[in-house]
Amino acid sequence: MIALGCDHGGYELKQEIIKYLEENNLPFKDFGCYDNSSVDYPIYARKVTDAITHGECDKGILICGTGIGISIAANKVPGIRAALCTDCFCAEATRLHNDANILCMGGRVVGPGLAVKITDTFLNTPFSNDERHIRRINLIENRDPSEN
Ligand SMILES: O=C[C@H](O)[C@H](O)[C@H](O)COP(=O)(O)O
Repeated sequence: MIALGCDHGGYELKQEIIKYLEENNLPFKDFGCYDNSSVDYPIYARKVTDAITHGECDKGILICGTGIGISIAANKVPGIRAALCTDCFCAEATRLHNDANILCMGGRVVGPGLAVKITDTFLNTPFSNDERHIRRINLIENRDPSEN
Protein backbone atom coordinates (compact mmCIF):
# COMPACT_ATOMS: atom_id res chain seq x y z
CA MET A 1 0.00 0.00 0.00
CA ILE A 2 1.36 3.39 -1.02
CA ALA A 3 0.69 6.44 1.17
CA LEU A 4 0.21 9.73 -0.66
CA GLY A 5 0.48 13.22 0.77
CA CYS A 6 0.92 16.74 -0.49
CA ASP A 7 0.41 20.41 0.24
CA HIS A 8 -1.26 22.94 -2.07
CA GLY A 9 1.98 23.25 -4.11
CA GLY A 10 1.86 19.53 -4.86
CA TYR A 11 -1.86 18.98 -5.19
CA GLU A 12 -2.08 19.10 -9.02
CA LEU A 13 0.89 16.78 -9.47
CA LYS A 14 -0.51 14.36 -6.89
CA GLN A 15 -3.64 14.07 -9.07
CA GLU A 16 -1.39 12.95 -11.97
CA ILE A 17 0.31 10.39 -9.74
CA ILE A 18 -3.10 9.10 -8.61
CA LYS A 19 -4.08 8.65 -12.27
CA TYR A 20 -0.88 6.62 -12.86
CA LEU A 21 -1.48 4.46 -9.76
CA GLU A 22 -5.10 3.80 -10.73
CA GLU A 23 -4.17 2.91 -14.32
CA ASN A 24 -1.61 0.43 -12.99
CA ASN A 25 -3.91 -1.04 -10.31
CA LEU A 26 -1.48 -0.03 -7.58
CA PRO A 27 -3.20 0.29 -4.18
CA PHE A 28 -2.80 3.64 -2.43
CA LYS A 29 -4.23 5.70 0.39
CA ASP A 30 -4.46 9.46 -0.06
CA PHE A 31 -3.81 11.36 3.18
CA GLY A 32 -4.52 14.78 1.63
CA CYS A 33 -4.58 17.61 1.09
CA TYR A 34 -7.64 17.37 -1.12
CA ASP A 35 -7.64 20.70 -2.97
CA ASN A 36 -5.24 23.55 -3.66
CA SER A 37 -6.09 25.76 -0.66
CA SER A 38 -3.00 26.78 1.28
CA VAL A 39 -1.97 24.24 3.96
CA ASP A 40 1.15 23.36 5.98
CA TYR A 41 3.23 20.55 4.44
CA PRO A 42 4.67 19.14 7.74
CA ILE A 43 1.15 17.99 8.67
CA TYR A 44 0.87 15.86 5.51
CA ALA A 45 4.43 14.61 5.84
CA ARG A 46 3.53 13.35 9.31
CA LYS A 47 0.34 11.61 8.15
CA VAL A 48 2.37 9.67 5.57
CA THR A 49 5.29 8.87 7.87
CA ASP A 50 2.83 7.63 10.52
CA ALA A 51 1.19 5.33 7.95
CA ILE A 52 4.62 3.84 7.20
CA THR A 53 5.98 3.60 10.74
CA HIS A 54 2.67 2.05 11.93
CA GLY A 55 2.87 -0.54 9.13
CA GLU A 56 -0.30 0.56 7.31
CA CYS A 57 1.70 1.42 4.18
CA ASP A 58 5.13 0.29 3.00
CA LYS A 59 6.02 3.21 0.74
CA GLY A 60 5.01 6.83 0.41
CA ILE A 61 4.97 9.66 -2.07
CA LEU A 62 5.08 13.23 -0.78
CA ILE A 63 4.76 16.32 -2.95
CA CYS A 64 5.05 20.00 -2.04
CA GLY A 65 6.06 22.98 -4.18
CA THR A 66 9.75 22.08 -4.30
CA GLY A 67 9.72 18.69 -2.56
CA ILE A 68 12.28 20.13 -0.14
CA GLY A 69 10.16 21.13 2.87
CA ILE A 70 8.15 17.93 2.85
CA SER A 71 11.31 15.78 2.59
CA ILE A 72 12.98 17.67 5.44
CA ALA A 73 9.87 17.08 7.58
CA ALA A 74 9.62 13.38 6.68
CA ASN A 75 13.31 12.70 7.35
CA LYS A 76 12.93 13.83 10.99
CA VAL A 77 11.12 10.55 11.68
CA PRO A 78 13.27 7.51 12.61
CA GLY A 79 12.92 4.72 10.05
CA ILE A 80 11.93 7.12 7.29
CA ARG A 81 14.29 7.58 4.36
CA ALA A 82 12.67 10.19 2.14
CA ALA A 83 14.40 10.95 -1.15
CA LEU A 84 13.79 14.12 -3.12
CA CYS A 85 14.11 13.14 -6.78
CA THR A 86 14.08 15.24 -9.92
CA ASP A 87 15.25 12.51 -12.30
CA CYS A 88 15.01 8.75 -12.86
CA PHE A 89 18.70 8.12 -12.14
CA CYS A 90 18.26 9.33 -8.55
CA ALA A 91 14.93 7.49 -8.17
CA GLU A 92 16.64 4.23 -9.14
CA ALA A 93 19.79 4.89 -7.10
CA THR A 94 17.90 5.81 -3.93
CA ARG A 95 16.00 2.49 -4.03
CA LEU A 96 19.13 0.45 -4.82
CA HIS A 97 21.45 2.19 -2.37
CA ASN A 98 19.33 3.84 0.34
CA ASP A 99 16.24 1.61 0.37
CA ALA A 100 14.29 4.90 0.43
CA ASN A 101 10.72 4.37 1.59
CA ILE A 102 9.34 7.77 0.54
CA LEU A 103 9.67 9.50 -2.81
CA CYS A 104 9.46 13.29 -2.63
CA MET A 105 8.88 15.53 -5.63
CA GLY A 106 8.24 19.20 -6.29
CA GLY A 107 4.99 20.09 -8.02
CA ARG A 108 6.56 23.39 -9.10
CA VAL A 109 9.74 21.65 -10.31
CA VAL A 110 8.95 18.54 -12.35
CA GLY A 111 6.30 18.21 -15.04
CA PRO A 112 3.72 15.42 -14.92
CA GLY A 113 5.39 13.23 -17.59
CA LEU A 114 8.73 13.16 -15.82
CA ALA A 115 7.10 12.80 -12.39
CA VAL A 116 5.24 9.68 -13.53
CA LYS A 117 8.49 8.17 -14.91
CA ILE A 118 10.28 8.97 -11.64
CA THR A 119 7.43 7.36 -9.69
CA ASP A 120 7.43 4.28 -11.91
CA THR A 121 11.20 3.89 -11.50
CA PHE A 122 11.01 4.36 -7.73
CA LEU A 123 8.19 1.84 -7.26
CA ASN A 124 9.70 -0.78 -9.55
CA THR A 125 13.29 -0.76 -8.31
CA PRO A 126 14.06 -3.16 -5.46
CA PHE A 127 16.67 -2.53 -2.77
CA SER A 128 20.00 -4.09 -3.81
CA ASN A 129 20.49 -5.84 -0.44
CA ASP A 130 24.18 -5.17 -0.91
CA GLU A 131 26.18 -5.51 2.32
CA ARG A 132 27.76 -2.07 2.05
CA HIS A 133 24.38 -0.38 1.62
CA ILE A 134 22.85 -2.35 4.52
CA ARG A 135 25.77 -1.26 6.71
CA ARG A 136 25.24 2.40 5.80
CA ILE A 137 21.47 2.26 6.35
CA ASN A 138 22.11 0.66 9.76
CA LEU A 139 24.42 3.58 10.58
CA ILE A 140 21.67 6.05 9.59
CA GLU A 141 19.17 4.20 11.78
CA ASN A 142 21.59 3.97 14.75
CA ARG A 143 21.64 0.16 14.54
CA ASP A 144 24.59 -2.18 14.75
CA PRO A 145 26.24 -1.69 11.31
CA SER A 146 26.60 -5.48 10.85
CA GLU A 147 22.89 -6.19 11.52
CA ASN A 148 20.94 -7.75 8.62
O1 LIG B 1 9.35 23.45 0.83
C1 LIG B 1 8.21 23.92 0.89
C2 LIG B 1 7.25 23.75 -0.21
O2 LIG B 1 7.83 23.97 -1.46
C3 LIG B 1 5.94 24.50 -0.08
O3 LIG B 1 5.08 23.93 -1.02
C4 LIG B 1 6.04 26.00 -0.31
O4 LIG B 1 6.88 26.60 0.64
C5 LIG B 1 4.65 26.63 -0.28
O5 LIG B 1 4.78 27.98 -0.61
P1 LIG B 1 3.55 28.97 -0.63
O6 LIG B 1 2.93 28.92 0.74
O7 LIG B 1 4.17 30.30 -0.95
O8 LIG B 1 2.59 28.50 -1.67
